[in-house]
Amino acid sequence: MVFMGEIWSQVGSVMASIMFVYAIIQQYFPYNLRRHLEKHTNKIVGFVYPYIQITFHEYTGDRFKRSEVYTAIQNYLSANSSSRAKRLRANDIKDNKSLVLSLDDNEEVTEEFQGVKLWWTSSKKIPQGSSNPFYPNSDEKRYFKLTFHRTHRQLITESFLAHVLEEGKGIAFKNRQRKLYTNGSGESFYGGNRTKWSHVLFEHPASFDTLAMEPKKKQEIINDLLKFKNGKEYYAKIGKAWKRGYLLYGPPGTGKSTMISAMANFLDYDVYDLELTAVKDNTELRKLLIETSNKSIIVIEDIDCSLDLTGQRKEKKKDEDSEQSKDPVSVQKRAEEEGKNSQSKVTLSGLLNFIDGIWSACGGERLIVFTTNYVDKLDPALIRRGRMDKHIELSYCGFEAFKVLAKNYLDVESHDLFSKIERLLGEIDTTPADVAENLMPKSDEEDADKCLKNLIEALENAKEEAIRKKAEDEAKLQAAEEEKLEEESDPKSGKEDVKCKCGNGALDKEVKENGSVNK
Ligand SMILES: Nc1ncnc2c1ncn2[C@@H]1O[C@H](COP(=O)(O)OP(=O)(O)OP(=O)(O)O)[C@@H](O)[C@H]1O
Ligand SMILES: [Mg+2]
Repeated sequence: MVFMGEIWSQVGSVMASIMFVYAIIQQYFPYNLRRHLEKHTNKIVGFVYPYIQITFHEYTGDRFKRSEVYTAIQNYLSANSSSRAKRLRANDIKDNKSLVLSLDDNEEVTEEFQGVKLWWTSSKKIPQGSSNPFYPNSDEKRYFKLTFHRTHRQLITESFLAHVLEEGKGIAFKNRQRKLYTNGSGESFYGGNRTKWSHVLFEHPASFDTLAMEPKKKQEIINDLLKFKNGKEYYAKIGKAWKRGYLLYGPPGTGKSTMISAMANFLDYDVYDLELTAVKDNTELRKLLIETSNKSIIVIEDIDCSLDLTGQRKEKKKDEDSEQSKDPVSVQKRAEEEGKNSQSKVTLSGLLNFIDGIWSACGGERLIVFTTNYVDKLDPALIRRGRMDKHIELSYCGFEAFKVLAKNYLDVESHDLFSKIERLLGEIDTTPADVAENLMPKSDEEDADKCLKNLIEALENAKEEAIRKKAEDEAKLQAAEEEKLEEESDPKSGKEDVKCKCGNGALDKEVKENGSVNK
């Protein structure tokens, strides 16, 4: 060891001499001669110096585009080495709260990778005499230098650097501020309108902890999301694009939109809130899809209201068709409208293509979520498994869901009034939104007791109202049945008359129409 130490001290003094000569060359020799001498000096250094150095510049080639590798290393070092470095630089703000720190210029840190020692230095070069008066620091060229012994060349260049880049990119992803995108039409560069994504920061506080629903069901959804998030290899293995469709359905105020925010926060994904009615046609829909990024949730809320995609509406249209098919004016008008629609509206097949057609070419890791209040109205093709893989019903507030709300809103986990609330919730349908509203204190004087009593009062009122409505409905039904029975038992009344009138009316109408046509 002593012998090795001596050798290294000799190497050190040789290196110091070479560096001294190098500095003199830099200072006093003309450029061409300098380059020539530099080449030879490097050769000598390479011969005696057993270390390899790799430099990573902040800007390579394109002056305006920061090197992704440099950024990844910067993130990697700020996460792994900033605790050991003595001089740090504050760069950015994460979540508007904490500063992101990185190595300051000319700072060095060491680290070990699989037992191999490495040195990182951060440096900057300022080219002589080329200062920009408007941006005094714009000519500074920052770079990181990695030094390691040449015997580990393969390990470092193949494994270590890949590890650094992956970790650095992961950190960048975590540090990014998540966004909520929405589509709206805007003037395109070449004129004309086209829908584009615009964004704001996504800062919704919803989480699965605050979401009121049955714990077993909640856990099942969390497990499903986790399996999806970590399923890159699995999806590749089964040859399926890395995407998953969720259909959230249930009455208004049961937490569908809240659940989407909780999902986005849980997965750390961006959200694209797609307003289908603002999309001009299928082509535009496809363009919007291609512009979405990985690790995102694409949401179409109230899918039943967005487009003419529901079975019932098609049925209705068919009826209209048969009534109007004979009238030449309405036939022409409808043909014009249909022509217009086929060019300017998103169709069901366009939407289906949006969901499965182009997905595989788009990278993946996207969730698509539809919400609706009326699941039965939707076209089965749209929500079949494979498109909407998981159907989640968000329903009226049960006792388990109430307990979550009571804990969130009042910090109460058990109370004498709970059993009464449990009984009432079992008797009437009320949404978590209504329960939440009643649990929220309306003034500083309202404590948990008062809020729970408010809820009980609201539930009892709702129960009375439901009983009254039920009695009213039953009375109406009974009256209708009695009327029907009366009509059936009296052959001269109503029914025959109606039949007769109908026949005559129709006949009258036909005669009138024929008359006017003949005229
Ligand atoms: N399951 C729930 N857990 C926690 N809070 C809820 C839940 N359901 C509703 N809420 C509360 O009620 C409000 C309305 O809920 P939300 O907007 O998620 O309902 P929705 O199902 O999307 O309704 P809509 O069908 O009208 O869009 C939310 O702001 C939230 O505070
Ligand atoms: Mg909603």
